[in-house]
Amino acid sequence: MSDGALAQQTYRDTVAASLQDPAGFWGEAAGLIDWFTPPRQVLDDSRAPFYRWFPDGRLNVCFNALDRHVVHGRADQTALIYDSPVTGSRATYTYAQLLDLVARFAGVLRDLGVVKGDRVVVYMPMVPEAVVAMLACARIGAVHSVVFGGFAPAELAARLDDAAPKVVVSASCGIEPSRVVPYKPMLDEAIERSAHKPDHCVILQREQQRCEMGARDLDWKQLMNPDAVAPAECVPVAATDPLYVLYTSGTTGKPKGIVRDSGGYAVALRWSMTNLYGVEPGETWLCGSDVGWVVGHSYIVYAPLLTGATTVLFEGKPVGTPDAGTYWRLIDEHDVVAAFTAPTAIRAIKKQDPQGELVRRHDLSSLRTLFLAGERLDPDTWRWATDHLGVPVVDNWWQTETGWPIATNPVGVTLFDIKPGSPTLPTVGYDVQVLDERGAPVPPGVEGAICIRLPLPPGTLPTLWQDDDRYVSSYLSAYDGYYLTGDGGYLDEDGYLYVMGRTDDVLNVAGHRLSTGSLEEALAGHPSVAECAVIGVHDELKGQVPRALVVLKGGIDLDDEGRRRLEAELVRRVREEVGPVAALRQVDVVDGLPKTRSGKILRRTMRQIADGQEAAVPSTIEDVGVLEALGPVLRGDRTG
Ligand SMILES: CCC(=O)SCCNC(=O)CCNC(=O)[C@H](O)C(C)(C)COP(=O)(O)OP(=O)(O)OC[C@H]1O[C@@H](n2cnc3c(N)ncnc32)[C@H](O)[C@@H]1OP(=O)(O)O
Repeated sequence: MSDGALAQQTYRDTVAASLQDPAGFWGEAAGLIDWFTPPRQVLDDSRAPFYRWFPDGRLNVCFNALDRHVVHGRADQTALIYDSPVTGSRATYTYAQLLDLVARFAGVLRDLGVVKGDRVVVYMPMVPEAVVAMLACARIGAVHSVVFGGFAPAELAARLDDAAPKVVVSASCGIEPSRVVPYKPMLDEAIERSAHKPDHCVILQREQQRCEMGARDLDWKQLMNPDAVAPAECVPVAATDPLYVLYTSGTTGKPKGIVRDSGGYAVALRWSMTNLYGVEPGETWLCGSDVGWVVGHSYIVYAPLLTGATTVLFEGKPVGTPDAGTYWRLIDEHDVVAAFTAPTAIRAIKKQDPQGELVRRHDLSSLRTLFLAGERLDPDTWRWATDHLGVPVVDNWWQTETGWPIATNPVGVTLFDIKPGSPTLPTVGYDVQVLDERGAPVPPGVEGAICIRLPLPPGTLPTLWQDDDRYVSSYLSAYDGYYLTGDGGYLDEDGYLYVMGRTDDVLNVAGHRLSTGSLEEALAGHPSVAECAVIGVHDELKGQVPRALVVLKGGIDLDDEGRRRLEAELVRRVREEVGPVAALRQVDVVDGLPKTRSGKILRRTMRQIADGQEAAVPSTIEDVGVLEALGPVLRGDRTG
């Protein structure tokens, strides 16, 4: 057997062993983390399906991300590089400097009355202060909940009500390539709309646009004055205590608060950084996402810092800041060994630089691997990146719920043959099964529901924030003993996984997960709309974009001009209620929506027609004539 084949067999054996003896595998991996009280028990299954990892261990995640590196000789190593083409600024922070800032901001939070278990909402652009705020929460055992800046006040308000934070940390503005986005008025509006009111808002005043301060607002810079605040020490927490709550979209408008525990997450991320992403302490890593998404939590902030690596925090876009070569500049200038972004980013770059001329202007010799995740990696995008970068381009598949890859090519251990369209093999700890409607595993090559046999490995969600029932009904009730991913796909003869797309009504727009429910709620709130449906249709650049079909209330009869005006109004309404990331561009006023006899709207069937696929029309359809009448609108033969 060649060395490569041996390494591959060893990895497959390791995955099998991790499933047969999870406590053995993760008990050993726990040694990657410094504990105040090392765990004696690895897995508590006494309340299955609510599993708990390292139940009697005590640690502090911030200590593991910062203090221990300072203690062990990395004080002067760069921990974080802030590179912001949109403001024309750059800064570097050593581990000692980042620790100083985090300990001081932890002191600020403590002085504002935040104690272990309290929630702190972070609504910030891609600035170092966002990372400082997250780690400061971890330091004192507070639970952070970061809300992506591209969400509108109504979405932020829903999260404020659910998380009930004592403090909100925000900024005066964010900077998008074409405009300055005033965050503070959106925060004020969200607090106005929410039933829960935070005690304080800590605001980072940015020079690009300062904001008015209100009665509950405090200035970040004043609070951080070393004369005004004493640094806070790390508070030991139970491994099972929540580190953060991150909201994600389900099929309804109400977002789901994904809970992340402390110990399991720290162990899984530290393990993944070296074994799956191949990054060692001291190396530099770029993750081109946003701290508001799980990729940002796990692979901009926690995993690289837990590893003692250097992380690049990029405030810019893959194109337009200033051009489609910006990622290659980052890799070149900061000696990045591995980079991570979403396929949509590469599609945007490819569109502007099809021949890869900007790639060739940079020295990419430091780069070993490009990782892509967040949506399906189409083979054309994979091919372009592979051809132009000359390094392995690795698809990895995971979810907000899991926090780290369910399936990937484990380059830190060995590189398996890449099959375009597949994120390679299920990862250590994930017993991935493809099930048919009755819950039986299907043979290789046959599509079904992708499920994971319980228990899920450390680092994955133990439950939803204050909603065990919804955790069970959303994820565990479809198939007894399995977690339902919500994606469909298949395994091939070699065990490679192929993820074909959502089986529910969740949208994935440019790697942003959005709920049809929240868009529909925004549309339905318009006084002229009787009912509506949102479907996700294929888009060359964003992967998927939403399309809306609305039925007007009886008695409203609009001419062409009136319809166009209403459609534009509805587009604007979704932007204002959900946020610009929803990217709704097309609304069609139609006479009726196709439904089953029990009243379920046939979104999937409409999506298939809009995408030019063969449509599955259920036998339970109420009136097939409604669907036939919609055909030309969905196919684009006729709009409006
Ligand atoms: C593996 C587990 C996971 O799936 S975690 C999720 C992983 N997903 C990601 O990392 C997201 C990947 N996508 C991206 O980073 C962006 O879409 C990239 C590729 C950078 C393109 O960005 P952009 O050009 O802004 O397009 P977009 O579709 O994201 O944005 C649409 C409109 O929203 C706006 N927006 C975006 N971010 C913000 C923000 N932080 N604050 C305020 N506004 C924001 C954009 O400006 C854009 O607005 P407009 O419609 O052009 O006016």
